[in-house]
Amino acid sequence: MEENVNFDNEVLAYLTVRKDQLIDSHKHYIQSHPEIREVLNDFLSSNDVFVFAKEYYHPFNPTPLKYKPLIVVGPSGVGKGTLIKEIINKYGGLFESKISYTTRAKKSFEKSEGSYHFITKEDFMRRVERNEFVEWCNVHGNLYGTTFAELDRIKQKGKIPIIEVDVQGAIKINERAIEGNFLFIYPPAFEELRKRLGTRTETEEEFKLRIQNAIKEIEMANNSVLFTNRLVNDELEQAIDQFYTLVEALYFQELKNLKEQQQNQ
Ligand SMILES: Nc1ncnc2c1ncn2[C@@H]1O[C@H](COP(=O)(O)OP(=O)(O)OP(=O)(O)O)[C@@H](O)[C@H]1O
Repeated sequence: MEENVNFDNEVLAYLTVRKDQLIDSHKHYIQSHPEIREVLNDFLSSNDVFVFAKEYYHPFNPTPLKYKPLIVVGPSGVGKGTLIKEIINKYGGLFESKISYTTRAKKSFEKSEGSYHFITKEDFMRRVERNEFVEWCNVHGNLYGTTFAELDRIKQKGKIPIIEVDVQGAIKINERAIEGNFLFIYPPAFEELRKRLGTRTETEEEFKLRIQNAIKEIEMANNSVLFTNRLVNDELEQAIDQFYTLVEALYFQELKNLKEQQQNQ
């Protein structure tokens, strides 16, 4: 026992000396390479060093980008669903929207289960306990979640999942170390968002809550380095074109493979 303690102390002493030596040698190295000091300053002044590092080193990652989910984020009513529909229409062979679980009530205009599986709060919480969700959150008092099984189902079909979530959801997905292409969609102005929301909300209270949330979401997105892709949905045709360009750049290789596959069929 005594011997172990001495051994540990010896190792500790060695490590302390070694640490000082390394700090000293790094200091000399950094002094003669000011560009490294600039990078370090950027890292240390970011809000979240881990997120920053992940984005910063991303282009140097030699692993293929294949099947990274496309994560589309933006305030309610900004036009996420409209733009995603265009992408699925154009590149339907490659993308598929994930279906979420929710405890919210089915709306009067929702005839059947489309983008959601409607479940009870008890069922939802059982799934939380079983760790089934990649992300889940409470939006406007209702629970929404994306399961690992759903992303797997889409991948099994050889497709790329499109995940429509709010900023909190995107941050959780990133914390779960799921590599994705994160896109934030802005409204051109709050007045326009009001107009678009007007047709979506059923009560005045719901409308106000969504506007407050939109302000929070935009602030959070502006302060996050997660959204390396951003677009403003002003004129719809223009926004669709920008979305196509973005998708073609992000999934260049996958789209090329798909075209080749289709030609060989
Ligand atoms: N560029 C645009 N110009 C005008 N209207 C638009 C534009 N984009 C979408 N809209 C309209 O705005 C409304 C909301 O769009 P959409 O349902 O796609 O938003 P969303 O972000 O998916 O909303 P939610 O998160 O609440 O589901 C719809 O009526 C849609 O037709």
